[in-house]
Amino acid sequence: MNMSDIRIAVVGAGGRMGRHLIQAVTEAQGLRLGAASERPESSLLGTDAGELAGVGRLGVPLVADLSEVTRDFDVLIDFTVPAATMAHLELCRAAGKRMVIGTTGLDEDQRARVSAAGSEIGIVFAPNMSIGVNLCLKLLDVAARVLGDEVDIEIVEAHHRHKVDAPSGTALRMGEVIADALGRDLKEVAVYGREGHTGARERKTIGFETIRAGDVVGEHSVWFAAEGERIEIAHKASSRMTFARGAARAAGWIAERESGLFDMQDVLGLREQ
Ligand SMILES: NC(=O)C1=CN([C@@H]2O[C@H](COP(=O)(O)OP(=O)(O)OC[C@H]3O[C@@H](n4cnc5c(N)ncnc54)[C@H](OP(=O)(O)O)[C@@H]3O)[C@@H](O)[C@H]2O)C=CC1
Ligand SMILES: O=C(O)C1=N[C@H](C(=O)O)C[C@H](O)C1
Repeated sequence: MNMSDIRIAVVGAGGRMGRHLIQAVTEAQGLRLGAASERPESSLLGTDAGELAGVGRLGVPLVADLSEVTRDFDVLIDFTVPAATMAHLELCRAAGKRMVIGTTGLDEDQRARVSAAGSEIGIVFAPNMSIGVNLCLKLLDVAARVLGDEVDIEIVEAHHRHKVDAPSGTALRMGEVIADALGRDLKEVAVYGREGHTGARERKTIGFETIRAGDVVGEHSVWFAAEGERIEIAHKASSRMTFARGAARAAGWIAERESGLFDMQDVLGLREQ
């Protein structure tokens, strides 16, 4: 272990992403796990985070109260639930710690609070930390600008049966990118899961379809459909390590910035490409 490594706290350490994040932090050069937390009611409190994640003992036990271990980390990685993310945001603001937030399903007010906190601390906030999905966001921007109003646009996403928010944060971000490229307001043009006598499709709408089934890690497909041809831009994640490695990269990146709100386009240098 190198004592100059950036120290990371993983919250929701016992969750599907939490365990992968511990592994990714342990494998990343220049990072080490400094703290890990779970809910106060969790049966995992006191368990060694490394043993929980299957990477061997790290000497970092899961705690319920993160405020007791703020001296042990520089950057906090949060893939939990919106209410917990808001509590962690307040803690990081008060303690001057940077954050990487992957939690999805935040409402407008919660997103505004994350934005505001960016004036005080460095935050990377992105609904999907995979390189592939972030490349897809660039491709979607290009496709929307080229195909414009000549196509029908539909976003189809599939996730595991345990996912609690819909559409996925990634699908919504894809919709925002496309709407921005076409000068549309997503709030006005989004159509979520059709049913009944819907009438014919209106060209400028952007449709969202959600599948929840089995153990699907995360799949997104965007259709640009015209008369006679259809373009699909699709991404399929087959391992949560793709998100976890992206989050570890974001943690190393944000550690070098005092404040500001960023996303994975910034981390990957895709913003101006
Ligand atoms: N940005 C990205 O790249 C990705 C984002 N996500 C998002 O990450 C989030 C988590 O997903 P996933 O790991 O599958 O979900 P899980 O339910 O498996 O994990 C969430 C974890 O957070 C814990 N938790 C809840 N409240 C608190 C709290 N107050 N303090 C500490 N821990 C808490 C839960 O504990 P308990 O189980 O006891 O309730 C659980 O261990 C979702 O919003 C998902 O959409 C997921 C993958 C990629
Ligand atoms: O809950 C998940 O699992 C995932 N959530 C993210 C989202 O809502 O977009 C990202 C990924 O697809 C997995």
